[in-house]
Amino acid sequence: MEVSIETWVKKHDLIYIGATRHPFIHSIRDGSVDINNYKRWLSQDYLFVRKFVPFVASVLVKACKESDDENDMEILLAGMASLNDEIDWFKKEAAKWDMQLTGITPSKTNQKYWRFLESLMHPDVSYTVAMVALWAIEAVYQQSFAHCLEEDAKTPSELREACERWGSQEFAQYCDSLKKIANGLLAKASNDVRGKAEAAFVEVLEEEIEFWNMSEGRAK
Ligand SMILES: Cc1ncc(CNC=O)c(N)n1
Repeated sequence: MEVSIETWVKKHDLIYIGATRHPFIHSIRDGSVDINNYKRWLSQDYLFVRKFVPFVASVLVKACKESDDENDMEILLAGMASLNDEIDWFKKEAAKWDMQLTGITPSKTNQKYWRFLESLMHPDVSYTVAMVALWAIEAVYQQSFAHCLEEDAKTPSELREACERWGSQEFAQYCDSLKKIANGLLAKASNDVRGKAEAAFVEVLEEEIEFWNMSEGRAK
């Protein structure tokens, strides 16, 4: 059987749904969200993104060394550019809510996620494994926030901008480009690399669920 990301999404559907349809996302979508949870998510996610940038840079470095498709660099570079805008957006959004982004203490959950990102940045981790992880990290946000923008969603207007960052068509296309690259790499990968990529995919989903739990105040 041909291995692809789609087969893993089906195989691990419960955990995939756990990450992309989390109660925190439901609470945004139905308008019942506790704004303190949103603020906790915002400040912790700002810290996360500051660690995510070097991870994406490491995937770009792997692409330069291991990719035989020139286009990969452009896609990853565009991803980096949008992270530049994203960091600005976090600062603007924090100001809107009268929040300080300096001196925030990273949660235990965040620190655990960072350690996982750091492990993926190691030069011994293959481009395939890193690309699958990158796709999964982005896809969880895309699927989650797009859900909050559906026609019947009651997302509070002051949270729509956040949802549009990751729920937009443009971001969906970026995720799709990452998925195509990942599937192409998996098609050529050894069984060993495929196994590692699947494990990384599952670990991303677990880390994302914990991140939502932490945002809801259900984890440290
Ligand atoms: C915890 C987490 N996962 C994925 C994303 C989306 N990627 C970049 O913004 C994010 N911001 N935070």
